[in-house]
Amino acid sequence: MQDLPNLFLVGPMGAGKSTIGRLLAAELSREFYDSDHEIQRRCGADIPWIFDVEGEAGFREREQQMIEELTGKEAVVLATGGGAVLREANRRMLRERGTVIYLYTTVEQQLRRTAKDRNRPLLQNGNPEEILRTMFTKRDPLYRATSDLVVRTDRRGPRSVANEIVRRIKRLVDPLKCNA
Ligand SMILES: Nc1ncnc2c1ncn2[C@@H]1O[C@H](COP(=O)(O)OP(=O)(O)OP(=O)(O)O)[C@@H](O)[C@H]1O
Ligand SMILES: O=C(O)C1=C[C@@H](O)[C@@H](O)[C@H](O)C1
Ligand SMILES: [Mg+2]
Repeated sequence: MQDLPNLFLVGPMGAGKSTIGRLLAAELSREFYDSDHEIQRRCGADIPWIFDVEGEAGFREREQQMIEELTGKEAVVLATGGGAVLREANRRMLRERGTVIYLYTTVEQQLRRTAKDRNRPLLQNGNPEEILRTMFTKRDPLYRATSDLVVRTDRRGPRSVANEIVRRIKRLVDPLKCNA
């Protein structure tokens, strides 16, 4: 799989982008990046702090700069933040610079997977279920419009999902090689 393109993971909070992305990169011997982690590392501050001090707008600026930098790399697996697809510029960079995989999950699973984690500021004010349902309505069409593949993560564990992605990516890449 030397000719494997960049793989970019999009999807909502708790879909498993960070967890599955790391496994996928290890499986394919690729470098792994996580835009949320990279933003936090560079700022020396966590996401709730950035939202408190700079607001969501400040975070989105940092996120766009990070997507620009990380999608410019080659042969990487990148886990994006759940809201990365909100900006047209991000959607364009993701689509143009790699193969985009939408990790789909249900709101019920998102609630279970994010319940104990305080690191997601957008879920801290209000009813998390309502917030996630509103986000789903707005963002699901954006994830779909940006992606080449949709993979469900609600019914199987991270390792099984990573294996499915490898199988499906090979199928996506091999026909191109046959036509070359
Ligand atoms: N397929 C899965 N099956 C069961 N648990 C999972 C699965 N994928 C992820 N999880 C668990 O759900 C939690 C959230 O996963 P993760 O942080 O990878 O989501 P994310 O998509 O990166 O979210 P965010 O957009 O907030 O960064 C973690 O505790 C992880 O272990
Ligand atoms: O869905 C979102 O808008 C977010 C998801 C996380 O990955 C972080 O990028 C941040 O908490 C915002
Ligand atoms: Mg993540």
